[in-house]
Amino acid sequence: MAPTTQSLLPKRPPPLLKDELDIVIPTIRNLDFLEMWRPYFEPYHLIIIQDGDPSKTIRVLQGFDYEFYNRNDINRILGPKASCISYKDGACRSFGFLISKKKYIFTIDHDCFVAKDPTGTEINALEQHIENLLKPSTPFYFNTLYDPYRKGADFVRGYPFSLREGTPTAISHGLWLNIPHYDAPTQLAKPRERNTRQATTLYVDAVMTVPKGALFPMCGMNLAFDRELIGPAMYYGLMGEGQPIGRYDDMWPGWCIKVICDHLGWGVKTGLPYIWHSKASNPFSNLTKEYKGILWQEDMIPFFQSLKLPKDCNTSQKCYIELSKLVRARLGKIDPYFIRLADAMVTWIEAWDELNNTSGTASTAPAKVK
Ligand SMILES: O=c1ccn([C@@H]2O[C@H](COP(=O)(O)OP(=O)(O)O[C@H]3OC[C@H](O)[C@H](O)[C@H]3O)[C@@H](O)[C@H]2O)c(=O)[nH]1
Ligand SMILES: [Mn+2]
Repeated sequence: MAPTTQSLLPKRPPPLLKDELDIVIPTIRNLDFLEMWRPYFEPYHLIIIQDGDPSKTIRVLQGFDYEFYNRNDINRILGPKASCISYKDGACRSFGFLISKKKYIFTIDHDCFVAKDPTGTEINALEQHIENLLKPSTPFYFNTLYDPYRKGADFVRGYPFSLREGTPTAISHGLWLNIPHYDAPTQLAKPRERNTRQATTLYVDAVMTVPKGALFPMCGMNLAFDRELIGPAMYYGLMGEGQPIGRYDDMWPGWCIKVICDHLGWGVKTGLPYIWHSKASNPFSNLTKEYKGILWQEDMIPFFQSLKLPKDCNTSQKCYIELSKLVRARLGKIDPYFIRLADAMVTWIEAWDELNNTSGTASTAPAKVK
């Protein structure tokens, strides 16, 4: 039988990590935004976390393979441990990280769309995150040509060959066009500011490793990570209803994972890919949620900067439990909230180990912790 034209076409390679990556989406709205992502997300499995009133129906488009959880499901699955999963805050996405069985996670907000680069080409954010995660990081010595493993780049003169193998990448932190990830005071001061691709200075074509010893403000809306390495530390904390703080759901794990990655010798990358962040949330309601975070971060950040984890903490779980003790001892003085947060961190690890049949034995650090 004559070959059909279809069979003559070069076979498209299967999407990278198709069966090793879950896409976690927290939402209080219908997920129509998925239509724009269909070419990139359809081959992957989605984990959708409905926040807020579980009796409300959330529409998910046809053709996607997904599992769906609302608050009733979270309470049913976790029982009393559900107390560590936030309610009425994007932090509820932590449950998706917990319930997944895959090695990698990509998490995205419902108001993040496909962006275009300065040439007008659509950005496949998921593919770029996967590339970031599968290639090593360089936390111990800064490469001035940024990510040396990207096409068209390399290590510059003076970069020690003993470090050119790099280290495993735990986090890939993407950025945003249009609505930048500003706190409420900045949003109020610059209501019309947009990170526009026309001003190409704001589209920075770079991926870089956040150097060891440097903290960074991690944004949770366009983020991927190696769940086997750093999943136990990717807890978005106690936020939203019943809590004195909100919208620090990503800042908290950002600080926790960075001190743990530094300790265990893993890398955190930031930069490409960009997504198009379509909607600015209300700065006034944001201010009521995040003002304590703005105040407390002046103490939280020096706390994380001063941390030294014991050498025998050689897994993310062990580091995280040690961290919870330090949070209780040193941040508990600021506000009783941190005592509850320290308890919730322990509950989170208990839930993690229960649902993943681990007991702090997950991926250990490389032989020598630098
Ligand atoms: O009560 C809620 C509110 C929102 N969500 C879901 O979380 C995602 C983020 O919500 P939204 O886009 O409205 O807020 P942003 O201000 O843009 O959020 C970013 O900045 C604050 C936090 O750091 C947050 O993590 C960032 O994403 C979106 O998918 C909503 O559907 C929710 O689940 N519950
Ligand atoms: Mn948003």
